[in-house]
Amino acid sequence: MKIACVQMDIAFGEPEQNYRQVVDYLTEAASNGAETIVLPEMWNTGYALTELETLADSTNRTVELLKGFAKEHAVNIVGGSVSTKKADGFYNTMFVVDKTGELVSEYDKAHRFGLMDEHIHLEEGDSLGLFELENIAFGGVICYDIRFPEWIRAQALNGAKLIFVSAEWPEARIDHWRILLQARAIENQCFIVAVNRIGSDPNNEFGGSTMAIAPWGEVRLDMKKEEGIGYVEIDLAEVGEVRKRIPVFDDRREKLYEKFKKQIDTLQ
Ligand SMILES: O=C(O)CCC(=O)C(=O)O
Repeated sequence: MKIACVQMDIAFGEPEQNYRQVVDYLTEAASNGAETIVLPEMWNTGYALTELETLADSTNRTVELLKGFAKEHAVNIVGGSVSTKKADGFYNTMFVVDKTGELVSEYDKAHRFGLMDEHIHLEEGDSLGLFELENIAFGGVICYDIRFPEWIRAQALNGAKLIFVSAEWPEARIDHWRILLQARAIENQCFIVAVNRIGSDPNNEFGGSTMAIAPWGEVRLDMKKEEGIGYVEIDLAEVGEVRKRIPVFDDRREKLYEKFKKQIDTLQ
């Protein structure tokens, strides 16, 4: 699977400019033979959270764009995330479409990031973010979600062999980004393809470092601060090979973990 990672700058509070830019990137990636294209987090508005009433996608615009493009060019699109307005509030939503143009996942970011005021402006999602592309299970999470190993584990336990991450991760903690992603790949013995934005907004400078990490932990793509598209070829058979070499999933002791959890509860 040839994957294209779009490490772009995002114009703060300027959806029109961002939609144009995304179409240009999708076109470039598709013309370079990408089978799956991955976008960063909140690419329609950036973190203009106080302006979501007027700026968030309330019209299905993103889904229609991604579905139309995917079908025309026969590519899968992990649509990063966009700010959306739904019946009960605003969300940070990842849409995934397959190469036939079908919407296969709509995942609302599960863990809201307080340092960037998400808990004030956004609702939290409660679906797992699993989806299938050509009968293979994948996972998708958004930014802060990677700090919750149990959340990524839940996707891996449900069959995801590759987990996509879309982010607006600040430069100030980019060492956390790198280490957490590598740890999530090694502990779950799966691929992680993680796309972060570059550039800055009024509050943060963002760290890029879009990466693809193999199940043994090697970094196969590292875009550092480079703007544009990074490509990586992935063979999912590697997952099985690594899980055979060290059978972590067979060696898990679910019942023991449950018992230990209860002991902790008793102490509290
Ligand atoms: O966890 C972090 O340090 C960054 C998270 C973040 O920027 C986000 O979830 O938008």
